[in-house]
Amino acid sequence: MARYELVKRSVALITLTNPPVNSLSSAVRHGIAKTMDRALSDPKVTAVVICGENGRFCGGADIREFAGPMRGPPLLPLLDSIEAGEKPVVAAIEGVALGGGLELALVCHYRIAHSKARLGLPEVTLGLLPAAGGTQRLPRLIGIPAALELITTGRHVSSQEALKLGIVDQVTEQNVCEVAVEFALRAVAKPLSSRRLSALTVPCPPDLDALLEAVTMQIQKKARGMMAPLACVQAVRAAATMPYSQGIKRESELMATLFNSGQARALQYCFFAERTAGKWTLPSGAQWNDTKPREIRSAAVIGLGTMGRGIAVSLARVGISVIAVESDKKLMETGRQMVIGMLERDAKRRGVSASLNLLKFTLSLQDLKDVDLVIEAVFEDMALKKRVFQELSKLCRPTTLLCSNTSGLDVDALAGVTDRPQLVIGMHFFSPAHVMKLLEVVCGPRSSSETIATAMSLGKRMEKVSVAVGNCPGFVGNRMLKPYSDQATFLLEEGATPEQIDKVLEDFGFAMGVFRMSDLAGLDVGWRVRKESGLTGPDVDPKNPPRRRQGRKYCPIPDMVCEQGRFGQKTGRGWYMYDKPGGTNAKPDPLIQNLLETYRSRYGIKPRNITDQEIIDRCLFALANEGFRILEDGIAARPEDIDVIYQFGYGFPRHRGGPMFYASMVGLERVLERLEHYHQAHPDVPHLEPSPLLKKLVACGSPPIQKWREHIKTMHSHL
Ligand SMILES: CC/C=C/CC(=O)SCCNC(=O)CCNC(=O)[C@H](O)C(C)(C)COP(=O)(O)OP(=O)(O)OC[C@H]1O[C@@H](n2cnc3c(N)ncnc32)[C@H](O)[C@@H]1OP(=O)(O)O
Repeated sequence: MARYELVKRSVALITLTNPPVNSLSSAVRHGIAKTMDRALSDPKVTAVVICGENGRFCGGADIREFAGPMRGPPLLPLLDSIEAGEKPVVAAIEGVALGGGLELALVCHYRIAHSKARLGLPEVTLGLLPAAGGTQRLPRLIGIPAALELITTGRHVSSQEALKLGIVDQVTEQNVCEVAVEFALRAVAKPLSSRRLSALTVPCPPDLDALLEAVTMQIQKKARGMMAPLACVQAVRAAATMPYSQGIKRESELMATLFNSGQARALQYCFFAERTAGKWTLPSGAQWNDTKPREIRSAAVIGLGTMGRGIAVSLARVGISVIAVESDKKLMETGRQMVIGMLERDAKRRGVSASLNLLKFTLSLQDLKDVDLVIEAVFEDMALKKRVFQELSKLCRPTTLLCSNTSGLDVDALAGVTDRPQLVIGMHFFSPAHVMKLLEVVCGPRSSSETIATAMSLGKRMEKVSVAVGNCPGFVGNRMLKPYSDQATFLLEEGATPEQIDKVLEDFGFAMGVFRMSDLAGLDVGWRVRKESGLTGPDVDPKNPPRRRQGRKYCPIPDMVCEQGRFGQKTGRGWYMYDKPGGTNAKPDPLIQNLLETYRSRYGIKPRNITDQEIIDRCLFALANEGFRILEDGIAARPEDIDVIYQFGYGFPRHRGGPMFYASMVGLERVLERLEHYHQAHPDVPHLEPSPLLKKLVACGSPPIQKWREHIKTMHSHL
């Protein structure tokens, strides 16, 4: 796990060998301890270079080991002993030096980085802090403000920025090991005391308290209840105010609290869930690692509304040429200006030049004859989409992939009107598509494995987190949203207010409560869907809208809000009021309060006090319950996929893991008991009836989430 070689007759070259990222597993720590001892005790060796195999220095501690008991040599004393050694040690950083990997580099007396390397302390993103001396050494090296920023955000820096900050001593474009060996030879005669970071005093800003307070306030605003960033601030405060020996103790204490927290478990689960999500498998046996995607060089986007524009930008910025189609000249011109502006701003932010030459705008579908792939992003209307697909089928090369950005319509029905159903697939982007990371790849029953592989790989290239899901109304994300938002509106009937519910959900950690989110998305969208499905329409008595429809409980309040022309932010009024149409500053609206009171008295509902816990339980358990149904229906392959969709598409707090992980943390028995309780109270709400899979898992002793799949195996897969 650590290879030892003697090079240039006097330099010990220690190579970490734990693919793919040379993480510091117990075997690697053991290997480092052994090889360092050998180097320090061999009189022939005058200096040491540490590097990593396969172009990666070290990706940090082995995160998989966090779940089990600690084995092998602990990292902190091992690192302290490297720093204390009497022979110069040089870190040769290629690829990445992250977390424990950077902490290892910080105890080396010198650091040489390759120009393409990235460095950082991302522990905070795993619910932890850099507890192998990172919070104490980095401030001593680069000062409190810069260290605070890196440690509390977990941001990776380029080697050029690392050089500017003083984290590395040299950046090279050449073979970093060779450069480090030469460097080490030159360092042999030099004193090491000033190179031992733990012995340095921290350069302390005069306004330390004010700085720490400002950072704490900033974090409290942004972190939505995450503990780790605040613990990082405390650890850095210790570096600034205590000697190293005490600071390191404080670092360990803070780490101990974080390490055993549910938040750390959730964030580490998210790390692996995100990586697992791309690994799709079909019932046929085809899967992500044995199906070659097609290469996509050119694409078309049909429709230059909000979604189409974002998709065009996401394609062009990764080097794919895009033909954007609109049906009307004025709309096309507006779309063109918006797309160009977005692409220019995006390029400026990334420090690259905007790839405007890759864009073409047209009014004619005829121009799409030769593209590799088309993404349809027209209005959410099945008849219109079918017409577009029929036409594409006639016009495009027989090998062109036809994709729809529908947010919930039947992808197979679209495939059915084409001459190539195997090349039809859903690519459900989230708004704004050039910002949101999530892509649901909706596999129809006839989508070929090559088509799925191509859509997944295109998503990855577009820097999206892509999740393969099955085809059903609303797919995964929007299907689950219905029971969640239904509970919120039922709670309004019973006595809650939009602002109360939103506050509880936002305090839980959601980026936005359900009502603020609806205002942002536009209330008319759901209203149109309800009209199309016959739930509401001209036949409904506006004075006395029924509260039971299609055999189940129905809350007419959202329709009543829409009937007043309140469509959310875009109209300046929705569940909240805004300063102006398009405004974003939501304020409680007395008119909504009035509407709710009138409604309750009309139906003789006595409002009651609703606790925060009831809001959380009803909204989130209804959400997870639908997730269990999605798993048993085979629409999502794993609970991890659902959780990734909710984090990246719906603002579910990452430190809670996602709806399915949250359910597992609360305890499946409790989720089942609460759902049974609420279903008894509301027997006409089918979404509250516990799903068979939930019952089955509880009956099997509530296995950990990673084992749920074994209980779903026998059920039908739509993937
Ligand atoms: C007391 C000591 C405490 C120390 C604290 C720490 O060090 S915590 C760990 C800090 N390090 C990190 O957070 C880095 C995590 N890794 C990454 O950010 C990325 O993986 C990467 C290193 C930038 C590489 O990215 P890339 O896109 O090239 O690859 P993947 O992300 O797909 O990873 C490849 C596989 O490697 C697994 N993996 C990555 N890092 C770790 C790790 N630190 N421990 C364990 N496993 C790791 C990853 O899960 C992938 O596995 P697959 O099975 O192939 O999915």
